This record gives sequence, structure tokens and C-alpha cells, in this order.
Amino acid sequence: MATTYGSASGDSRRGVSSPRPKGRETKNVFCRNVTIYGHCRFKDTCPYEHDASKLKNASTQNENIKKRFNVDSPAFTPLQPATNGATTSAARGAAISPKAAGAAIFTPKAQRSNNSTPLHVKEPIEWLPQDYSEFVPQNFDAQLADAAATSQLYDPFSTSTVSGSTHPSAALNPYAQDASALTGAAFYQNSNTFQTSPAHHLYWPIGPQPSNLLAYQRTAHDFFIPENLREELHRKSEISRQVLPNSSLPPLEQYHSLVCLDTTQQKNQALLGYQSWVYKAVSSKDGNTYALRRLEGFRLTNENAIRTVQSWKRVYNGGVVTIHDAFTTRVFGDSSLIIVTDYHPCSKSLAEEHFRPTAMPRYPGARPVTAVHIQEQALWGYIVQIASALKTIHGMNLAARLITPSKVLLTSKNRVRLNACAILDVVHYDNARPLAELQADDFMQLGRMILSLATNNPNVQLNMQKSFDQMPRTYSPRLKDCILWLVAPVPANTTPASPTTGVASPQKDIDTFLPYITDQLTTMLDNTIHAEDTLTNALARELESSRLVRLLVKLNFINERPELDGSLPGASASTAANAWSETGERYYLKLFRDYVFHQVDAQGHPVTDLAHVLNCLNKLDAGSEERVNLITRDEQSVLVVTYRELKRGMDSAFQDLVKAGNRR
Ligand SMILES: Nc1ncnc2c1ncn2[C@@H]1O[C@H](COP(=O)(O)OP(=O)(O)OP(=O)(O)O)[C@@H](O)[C@H]1O
Repeated sequence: MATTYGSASGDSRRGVSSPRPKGRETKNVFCRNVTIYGHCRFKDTCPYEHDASKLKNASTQNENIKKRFNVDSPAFTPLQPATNGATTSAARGAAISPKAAGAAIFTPKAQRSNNSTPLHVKEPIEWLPQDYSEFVPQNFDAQLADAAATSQLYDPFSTSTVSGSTHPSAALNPYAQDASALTGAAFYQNSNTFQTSPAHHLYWPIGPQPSNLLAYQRTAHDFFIPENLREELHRKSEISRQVLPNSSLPPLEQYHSLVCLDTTQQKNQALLGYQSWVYKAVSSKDGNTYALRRLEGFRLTNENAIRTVQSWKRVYNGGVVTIHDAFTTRVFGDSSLIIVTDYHPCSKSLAEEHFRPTAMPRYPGARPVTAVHIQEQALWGYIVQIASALKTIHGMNLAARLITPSKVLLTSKNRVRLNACAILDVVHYDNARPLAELQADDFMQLGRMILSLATNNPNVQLNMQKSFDQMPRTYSPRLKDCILWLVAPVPANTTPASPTTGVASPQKDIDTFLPYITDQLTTMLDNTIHAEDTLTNALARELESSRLVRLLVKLNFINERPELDGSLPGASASTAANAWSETGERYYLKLFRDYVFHQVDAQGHPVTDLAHVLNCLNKLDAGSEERVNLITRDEQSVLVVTYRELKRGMDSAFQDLVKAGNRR
């Protein structure tokens, strides 16, 4: 039998030296509780044998310790404060014994091996999985992981189930919040989840579009507003209502909930002479949203300056951002001029839209990404819209004064508006220039802006001739001629040649310019009429929706109101006492609701068929003579009624409700 000392697992822990419990095998087991003084601390009760040699060794050890710790031992000296804790090599040499250099390199326990591997050879650290608890991310669903691992790549069109999960496609697809959307009920949006803001991509029809429909067949999406238009309008209303929860911007007069629209840090003071900020704000007077442009540090020296805005308030043109008010304020801690204009959500300046920084080539030698080319038709569209705006502005003896890409707002596709009118009239009131000069300058600025957009060069005025040479060949000579006419200076007392006829015209004004672009005006008009037709069609579809919504509202008002039995005006005990109850004369309305919305198939599964709902509601609204079989919930009786009767019953029930409400 091997001779062993007391168990290493329990008793040998430092500072713990409890004796072995009685009754355990202690034969030939020597005690480890021998202290440095050479005896067992529990010698009266200790169950182990005491090895004489060990006792001897212990006492020798005791002697050594006594020798080591005596008064002659060198005192502990800390490092010199001058070293500031950083030991120099000399200091280190003095502090550490030279023998320490020969000490074995410290190796973590796990790295030590039983075989004779040299200590300085690095061994790979052995990883023992049982030593570490496994990292499991929060909300991790092991079932899903299994499904993902074992299966199958995600198939967005698949509706099959995986590994017992009810809607695996929905779970694996991060975009499918509404599982039913993948199973064919795409028209019910996010029925089981609440979202603070609409996730627009979820509204798009999912899956391949049916291409072999007959002329009279419709998909669910055909009944409603086109998706892109709906999304655009949603975005706009969402952004209009956006507020900043902890905004430090103060309210201004009646304008509150200010949100800064300026996202660029680079402010160009050259145009307005002041640093300007644009805020979205809501008016407490009318509840509408406005854009407030603030000129920081502006001091009003002449009351008449701000009155010039009055004439701008009367400018009503689709190419101008309408101006509502102007005032000065000190709520920002300085003296600021505020100009209140219409707010156009989701709009960008032309500079933001077209002068986006071009991406650098991804590797040396690659061709740089070329700037986006603007279609000539879009440029003509800008010219026509701004010319129309100038017609109104100049006709009211005003001048736009600021037509540059950063001050022309793109409010929707190819739809532009002048956005900085009236500002310079206030700011430069004291240094007013002649109106004719300012109006001529409007043409110059318009020409420069179109040239800079055509050449994608914001600084086109630095070398106009070069810019004309650089104009892409894709643009017609006509566009170039038009820009040339716009930028041509008007020498004093002379008249430039008319762009149409080539002969000298009386002067360079808007009435000379408009005939020159008549063909573009008609094209623009045609496009606008088409767009209007499209919008009217979309509106007509929504008209159907609103009609159906009203029907639904009525049905829901009147269904299941047993509490109203006998309480409505004119209700006699005989006729109306049970009118709203299960057996009353309005019972069939409830059955009709079941027929429309609570249908089940032969297996008892719910049917969610939008076409059926629309069909029934349209017939109800029209009061059709068609008959409908209404089955009671216990399936014991069938009521046969026409849609006309249903409609009459619904209307009279609703009228009763309204009367009851009025009486109260
Ligand atoms: N009436 C408005 N309605 C909605 N957004 C607007 C309106 N006016 C300006 N904005 C937005 O505010 C932002 C800042 O407009 P601003 O005219 O100051 O242009 P900018 O590029 O900052 O020019 P600058 O450098 O000269 O200040 C733009 O993104 C613009 O889309």
C-alpha cells in the first residue's frame, strides 16, 4: 500500500488544518498537521500516525526559520523616491539578487506538462471546455439556430415550416414582422406588432406579382393608393410631425417644437451676409408646420426694411416658397431676423441633390465615379418653373435676387421652388439697387445655376467660357443657347438679340424670355396634366376606401348593442324591446358581420379574403337586390335577406343610435 499524507483536496488548504474525521481509514497515513514548531496541533485527538523523521524535518525547518529572521537580517529599504517608482537597471540590480536571474521562468499551471518540455518553450494552452461556461447571447433562440444550421438557406418566398417553428420564414427574415404577410394576407399590415413609425418596405406587395391576370381581375393592391405615392406621403407626414424630445431650441412667438433642418456644418455666409439656420416649427395659432429661416446676428436699423416682406406675402406661385411673416427676435441670445415660409417636408436644395460628393475610386488606377448626369428634360423643367416664378415676381415689381443651387428647393420629383426670396430685400434695404438691374441679375443667376448643374460644377462663375466648353455633348445646342442668353450681360442702353428671332429685342425681360421657351412650356404643361390625371385616379381609388371605411364604422357602431334594447326613442315594448338582442330584428346585422368577416372554411380555419369583404361591403353600400344566406352561429337557422334590406336595417339602426346620442 502506498504511504500517503492527508488528503490534498481538503485539509491541505492554506490555513485550514482540520483533522480527518474519525472512522475513516488512517492506517499508514501520516499527519500533515505538523507545525513549524515540530508537533501536531491536534496531537490529543489526531487520528493520523506521526512520522518521527517528519517531526525532525519540521523542527530543523523551524531552526532555519529562526536563523533567517533574526535581528541581523537586513532591513527592508524601499526604492528611492527619486526614481518615482520606475526602477532603473542599477536600482533593479541592487534590489534583486543576482541569483534571481537563474530562477525558472514563471509558467502558468496549465502550461506545465508532466514530460520534460523545457520551460522556455511555449506550449499551446490547452482549452478545456468544461472549465468555461458557454457564452449565450441574450434572447438567443436555440431552436432557430438549429433551424438555420440544419436547413436550409432562407427562402423569402417559402411558407413552409422549419423544425417545428410556426412561422420560421417570418422568424428568420428580419423584415417580416408580420408573419401572416408571408402566408398570403399581405394586405393586413403589421397586424400583431405595434410600430411607432411605419416601416415602409413592409407595405410593398410580397412575392412575385401575378402576370397572367385577366383584364377584369385585380390584386389587393389595385384597390388602394399606389405604393410609391403612399410611401412618399407617409414619409412627408411622418417628417412633418417629427419633434426632438430634449430640444434646447426656444419657442419663437407662436412657433414651438423647433427642429433644425440644417444638417451641414459648413455655413456659407457669402450669400446672405449672415450665418443662416432653417428650423421646422409648428404654429400654435393654426397648428400648421412652417419653416423658419434665422439670420444670426442681424440688427434691424430701419423699420421699413422688414415691411418689404409684405409685398412678398402676396406672391402666390408654384415656383416660390410662400412667405408668411418676418420679425426680429432675441430669444436665441442675439438679435436674429426670422423669415417664416411654407414648410415642404422631405425637400432638398438643388445643391444637396446634384452636388453630392463623388465617391473616390476604390483602388489606384480605377476610374473615378462620375457625377450623376442630369437629364436635359429635367433642366428644362427647372428653367420653365423658375421662369414662371420670375414672371409672377417681376410682374409684382420684385426681384428674386437669389437663384443659386443652395437656395432652390426640390420639393418632389423635378419640382423646384425659389427658397430665399425677400431675404436680401430686408438685409440690403439700405443699399437697394435699381429694380431693372436686379431683375436682369435674376436671369444671369438662373443661367449660371443651369450651367453649373449641367457641368456639375458649383463654381461655374469662375470661368464661364470653360464651363460652356465642358458642357456634355448630350445636351442640345438649344439648351446651350438658352443659357447663353440668360448669362449674357445687358450693356447699358442697348438691347440683346432675341433668342427666338436673333434680332435685337427691346430689353432683356421675362416677357422676352417666355416666348423663347414656349415649346418647353407646352411639354411641361403636358407632363403636369398627365401627372394630375394619375393623381386623380389614385384619389378615386382612395375615395372607395373612404366610402368603405364609413360603412365599416357604421356597422361597428350598431353591432352588438343589447344594452340599448328598449332605451331608444320610440321603442315600444312590443317592437323594439328586443331589437338589438340575439333574436331581435337587428340580429341579422350581426349575422351579416359574421358572414363578411368571420368566415371559416370547411375545416373551420378562418378565411381572410379581402375580395370577399370588399364584394360584400360594395353590395351593401349599393343596396343590391342580391340575396345572402346568413347562418346563425349555432348553425340551426338560415336567414335569407337581400343587401337592400340589410342596408335599410343598417341605416335605420344607425339613425336610432344618432338620435339616442342627441337626446342624451
Ligand atoms: N421651406 C423649407 N421647407 C423644408 N425644408 C427646407 C426649407 N428651407 C430649407 N429647407 C432645408 O433646410 C436645409 C438648409 O437650407 P439652406 O437654405 O440653409 O441651405 P444650405 O445648404 O444650408 O445653404 P447655406 O450653406 O447657404 O446655409 C436644406 O436641407 C433644405 O432642404
